[in-house]
Amino acid sequence: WGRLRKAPGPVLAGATDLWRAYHQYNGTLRERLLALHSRYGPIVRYGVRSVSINDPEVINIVYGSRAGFVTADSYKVLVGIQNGKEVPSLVSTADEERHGALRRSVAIAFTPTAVLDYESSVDATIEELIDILSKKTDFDLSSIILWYTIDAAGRFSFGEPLGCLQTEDDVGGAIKLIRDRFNHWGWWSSLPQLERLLYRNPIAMRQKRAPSQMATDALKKLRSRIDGAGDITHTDLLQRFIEASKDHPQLDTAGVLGMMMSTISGAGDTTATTITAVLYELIKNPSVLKKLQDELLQAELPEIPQFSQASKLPYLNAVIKEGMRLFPVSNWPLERLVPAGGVTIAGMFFPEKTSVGCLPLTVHLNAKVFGEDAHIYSPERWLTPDRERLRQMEAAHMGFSRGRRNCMGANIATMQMKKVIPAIIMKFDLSLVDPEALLRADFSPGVAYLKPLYVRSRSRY
Ligand code: HEM
Repeated sequence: WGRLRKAPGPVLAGATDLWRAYHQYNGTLRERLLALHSRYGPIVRYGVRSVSINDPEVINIVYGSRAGFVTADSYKVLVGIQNGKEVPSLVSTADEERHGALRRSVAIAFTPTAVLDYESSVDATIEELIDILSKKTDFDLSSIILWYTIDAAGRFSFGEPLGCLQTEDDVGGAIKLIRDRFNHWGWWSSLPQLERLLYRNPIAMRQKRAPSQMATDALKKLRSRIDGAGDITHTDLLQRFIEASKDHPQLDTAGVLGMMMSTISGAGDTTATTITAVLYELIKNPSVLKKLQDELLQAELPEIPQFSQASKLPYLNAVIKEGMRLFPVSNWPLERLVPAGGVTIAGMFFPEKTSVGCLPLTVHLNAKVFGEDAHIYSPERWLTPDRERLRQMEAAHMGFSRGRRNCMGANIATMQMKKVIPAIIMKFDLSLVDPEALLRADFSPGVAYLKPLYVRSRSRY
């Protein structure tokens, strides 16, 4: 990998992956890459064969639909182990053909039309959330929103909340289980060979026999639906997956179960972090909040807005998009391997099997695309009449990733955010208990987990 010498970056990072391992473990890679890009420009080498690129050109080349770039080895440490065997999920499978077939088989469950079927599940969870918030004055917003997103995910995935909101706790340890996996991904993704040696040797594999409690519960629900023991009028993801499995043999019981686990894991912290980040920005920017409240008032929305109403509100859309721009959930570049023949990106040639990718935050702060005020929260930028500028900003937004492996749940997440954020700010005035409090997070796992954010709430009516 001496061939990557031309790519600037810390000397140690080019010599050993322990440099990136250290920063990933400590959750500082995100910050370090930001600093390194402002020092070295669009290309930064942060591992022996890993390069971060913040030129928007990288998006089309690397993540474009027909790109031929496959996920890097860092995804391998996310492959689950069940009954002594490795069971790759949608996210962790390196087999592009299997990935494409699996995605196509369940795509029908994630279309903008299908999403409307899950709206009542989201409504029921927002109702519970509003009820609980009405009884509180000072509380940790990060935890409550996470319990809300996990319960909402339970409802739209298999028709039942996990009960986190009601108990204000991690019922059955589901959140811990999901977080353990994302932590493992973060801690080991820079050293996949060592991870294999430690966790996937024959002895370790034999010990990992039992499926997790969450997988066992999901399997029970799946069996009861297939046996017809459960009510068959469900409008949730599980029902959609079961229907899809009739036409797609590869979506067998294990496939449906894997998709259930992927969606619940993918829906919790991601959505919670984004919602809380947007609410934080609204608290910190009273003029933005006022403008949004005016828009909501004018739209004469009910207490829980219908998605069909909320999706027509341009300022709400801009508020969320801008929140995702400044606080994307990914903590390290979305790594892909360069295919045979190599590739030239941002003026530099990268040989086959170089791991290239972009850390969404470094692209989102690119001043050439988002302007000199790129570090400032300003939803107005998305309302520019300059169509070309808007097109460039849209094309550089990586909040849901891009291309063949972009977020499958983006439509569900968007529907949810466009309902719950207005519902909260129409009903409550929120302020920070400590006016100087920053939005802090653990950036070491696969998804940024927010640390407690204490807010004070007062009912508006
Ligand atoms: C605001 C909320 C969300 C954000 C910011 C988000 C972000 C992302 C990102 C960045 C990825 C790519 C990860 C990678 O390649 O390393 C991803 C993948 C994925 N997301 Fe989301 N996500 C959100 C909500 C959801 C929800 C609600 C669901 C399910 C209902 C979901 C399901 C998935 C799945 C299944 C994948 C894997 C897709 C694949 O590999 O083909 N996400 N998400």
